[in-house]
Amino acid sequence: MNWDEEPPQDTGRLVGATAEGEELAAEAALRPKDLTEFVGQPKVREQLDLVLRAARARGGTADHVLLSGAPGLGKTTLSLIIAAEMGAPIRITSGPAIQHAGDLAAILSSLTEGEVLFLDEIHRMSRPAEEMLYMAMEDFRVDVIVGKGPGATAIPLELPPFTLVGATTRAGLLPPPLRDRFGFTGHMEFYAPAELERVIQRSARLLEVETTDGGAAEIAGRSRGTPRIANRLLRRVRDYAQVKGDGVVTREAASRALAVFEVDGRGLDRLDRSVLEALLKLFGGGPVGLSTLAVAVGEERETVEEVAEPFLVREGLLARTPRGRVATPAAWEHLGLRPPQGTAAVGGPPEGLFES
Ligand SMILES: Nc1ncnc2c1ncn2[C@@H]1O[C@H](COP(=O)(O)OP(=O)(O)OP(=O)(O)O)[C@@H](O)[C@H]1O
Repeated sequence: MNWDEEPPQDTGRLVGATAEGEELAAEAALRPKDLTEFVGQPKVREQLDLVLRAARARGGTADHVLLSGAPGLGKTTLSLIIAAEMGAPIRITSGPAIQHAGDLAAILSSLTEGEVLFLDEIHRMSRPAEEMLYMAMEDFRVDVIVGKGPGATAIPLELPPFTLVGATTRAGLLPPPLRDRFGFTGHMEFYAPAELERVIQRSARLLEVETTDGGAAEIAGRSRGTPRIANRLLRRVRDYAQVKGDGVVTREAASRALAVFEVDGRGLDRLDRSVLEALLKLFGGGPVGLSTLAVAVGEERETVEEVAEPFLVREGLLARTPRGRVATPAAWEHLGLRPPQGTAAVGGPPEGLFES
């Protein structure tokens, strides 16, 4: 992706994976403070623990760390934990905020020894800044260009050793020379429901909201594998339980609350369901072209493709084929509909779907 391309935002959706504004403050209160509090991601946690312990034992700074994974899985949280575990200060910025090499030079030259620099959306940095970063990561040095044209001169600037923590939605988006300069890459996976239940129970304790196991399980099942969404749904269910019930987050309260907010049992919201419904009811399950589908649901093509579809594909409800979008048998089942005979559903309908 090019740095000047704004990806379609999913903020404002209850099940959107990105966050902004006031929500960030609410999130800060729920962040785990060290690796033992960080739920799930056992591989990344174990690997990072080793990297940080070794760096502490050497008395040096930790290697540069790249964290890849979908929004809301805990990359920012991990970067704060890295700084805390190293007893170092942290500076937080993002790729889109660094459009000129000079922006990066200003940040790098003000770092203190051992400081952690968290660079979110590192794949959206400008090319000149990216090239400056190569040298800074490898040699702790940058060349600041003074002047323009033939008279321009490069003034070398020594930097104190620092740890760069880069975050990206996909490591594959990074040019190999940048990727190769990280000493450790942690791939963050979507969370299993049992892990999300632990995230929810932990957050409920911090928010001082009584939550039953059933309540946590109900929210976890609708949280799309993402702690950020789990925490957000918990806050809405808490509201509902306080206004309509006795304040306890039970399975029933969660299920009623999320019905009010139009998040179904699998975590699909109105947009997701309208895409699926159009695909099934208007186009017999497809194949249908993306543009036609977008017109049918009254959304931009990009919104359908980049906001709704990834989750539907991940859930095995929709397939992208060369001939167009196709509903899977699971989609028919999820919406409680029967596919017409001879449907083009990918993989064919599951056994028994035509019965009754
Ligand atoms: N493993 C975890 N255990 C407990 N809470 C978590 C965990 N991971 C994330 N969270 C919570 O989820 C919320 C979002 O996490 P965070 O901001 O770290 O995600 P992110 O991957 O950096 O997202 P983005 O890419 O959008 O910045 C925070 O409130 C955080 O406390």
